[in-house]
Amino acid sequence: MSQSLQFFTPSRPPYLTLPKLPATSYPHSSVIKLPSKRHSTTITRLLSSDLDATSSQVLASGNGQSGVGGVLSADNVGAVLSHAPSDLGAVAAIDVDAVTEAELKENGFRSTRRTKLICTIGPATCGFEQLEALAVGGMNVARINMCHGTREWHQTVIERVRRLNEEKGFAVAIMMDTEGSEIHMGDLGGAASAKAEDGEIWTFSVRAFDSPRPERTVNVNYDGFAEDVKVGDELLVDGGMVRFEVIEKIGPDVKCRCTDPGLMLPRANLTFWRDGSLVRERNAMLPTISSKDWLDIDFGIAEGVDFIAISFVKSAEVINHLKSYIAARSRGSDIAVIAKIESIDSLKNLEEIIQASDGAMVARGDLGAQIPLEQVPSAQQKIVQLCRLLNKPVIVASQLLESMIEYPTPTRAEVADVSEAVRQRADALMLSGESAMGQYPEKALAVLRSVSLRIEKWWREEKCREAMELPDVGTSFADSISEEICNSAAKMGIHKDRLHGLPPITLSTRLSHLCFYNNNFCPKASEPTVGSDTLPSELL
Ligand SMILES: Nc1ncnc2c1ncn2[C@@H]1O[C@H](COP(=O)(O)OP(=O)(O)O)[C@@H](O)[C@H]1O
Ligand SMILES: C=C(OP(=O)(O)O)C(=O)O
Ligand SMILES: [K+]
Ligand SMILES: [Mg+2]
Repeated sequence: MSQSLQFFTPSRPPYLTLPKLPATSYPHSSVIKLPSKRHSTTITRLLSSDLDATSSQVLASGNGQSGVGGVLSADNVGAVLSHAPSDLGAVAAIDVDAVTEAELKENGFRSTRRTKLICTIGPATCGFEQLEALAVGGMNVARINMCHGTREWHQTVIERVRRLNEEKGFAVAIMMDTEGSEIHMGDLGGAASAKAEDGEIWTFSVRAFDSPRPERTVNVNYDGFAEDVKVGDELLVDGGMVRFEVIEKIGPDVKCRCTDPGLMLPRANLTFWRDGSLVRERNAMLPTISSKDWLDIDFGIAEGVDFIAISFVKSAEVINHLKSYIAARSRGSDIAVIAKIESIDSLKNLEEIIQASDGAMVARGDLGAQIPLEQVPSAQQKIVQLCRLLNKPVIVASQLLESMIEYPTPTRAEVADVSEAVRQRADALMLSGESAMGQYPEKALAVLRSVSLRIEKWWREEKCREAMELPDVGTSFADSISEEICNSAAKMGIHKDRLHGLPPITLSTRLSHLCFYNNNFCPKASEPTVGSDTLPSELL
């Protein structure tokens, strides 16, 4: 039921425990447990902040549509609170600090962030405490990139995230990103990077090397590499971060002269260009999902990841195939399939790919290596707009805060880039190297968070959504609306003893809204969970 997959708040059980948040933070989910400083009062929040009349319409994918269910505004929070039973009996009661309750009533949930934040997990962030710090900082989704690390390494990260959710009450989902069949360098024999200087001659070879790696030699993962390149071709590492010219071919080795010096990272992507055009004949023959990717997908299914992002999607066919595969392999599982838009072919077949997928990612890193850089912003705008129109969640990824890999503060241009993505109504923003191997992962996340909040506030204040054309939920989700309402009714039935004291009509509309918007980025955890994406209103 892809329509219900939105990049909003992770779905979570109706009763939640809020861990370790500062008393000024506004809780995010249905039932909240705040550290009680003074004597505490019990309240029930039956509604997620996502139901706030204004905030649910800000950046709604689906964001921005209020066609389903009722909404809760800051003004009627009090009314709902007043319905709350004073004794929740078997249900986990919520102790809310009196001051916080007053703040809640006053401010409602206007301070709740809508834009979801994804962090790629790597050596800089794979420890339990580091993951916890990211969760506290607002990470909604932990992304593991199967291009790097071993399955065991990724499994450890998944376990830690699950443990974080279970023990600390977070709701961090897991996204597994496939390696894909594109050409990339080897792992540099364990080195963190390799510096190529202007004019140096480097060997790119399909041979495997024993450790240590011979000097100025790089292994290439694609057997046809030496066959395909021609003397005079331009070889781009990581979309042009480093450039070489092919000067000689000797069997499996390709000798290249560095023309644009720079730092090469392990497993960096390689593209080659001839007469100003990307050479992609052979790439087009490679399967989107390689045999290694299928093994990784089996691993992801077994681990119960929430999202599988497919690299270098070329057509809707592969998405449909994968979705059938997942359905056959994991009965009842709702792993969402995200199409990464990062190649010329994916742009050509954009609409059918997005229609077939549960969401899309504007993977600007590789996209910028396949189309001229100056075309990336318009491609991003087009993809985000199309996703809005088709009601599919969309992630904007790569180099959002690239300078923060090394520096504790972003450039103004980076802040503008993040703002623009939020303004375009991307559902989610993704950190790559900034969180995987950078020096300031938490600071980078904080920047994404504060910039998102600022732009969302601007949307609300300017009421910009009115100017934005969004499809009518009633038409685009004609079937799923009734389905969601039925689901909600069923949930109401299940929880009716917990929800006593509230007018059913209010509940049904709110719960349907909750289902509609909140099913995404959710861990499978059955434990109470909570997002940490709230900030005191004075920071907004
Ligand atoms: N699991 C991992 N193990 C080691 N390094 C990683 C891992 N994940 C990411 N990285 C590092 O972070 C960088 C940025 O991550 P990402 O953007 O996901 O990969 P890539 O640059 O290959 O597209 C990678 O180039 C790599 O150096
Ligand atoms: C997100 C991307 O994919 P990856 O990091 O897997 O290359 C990208 O290319 O922008
Ligand atoms: K990848
Ligand atoms: Mg990519």
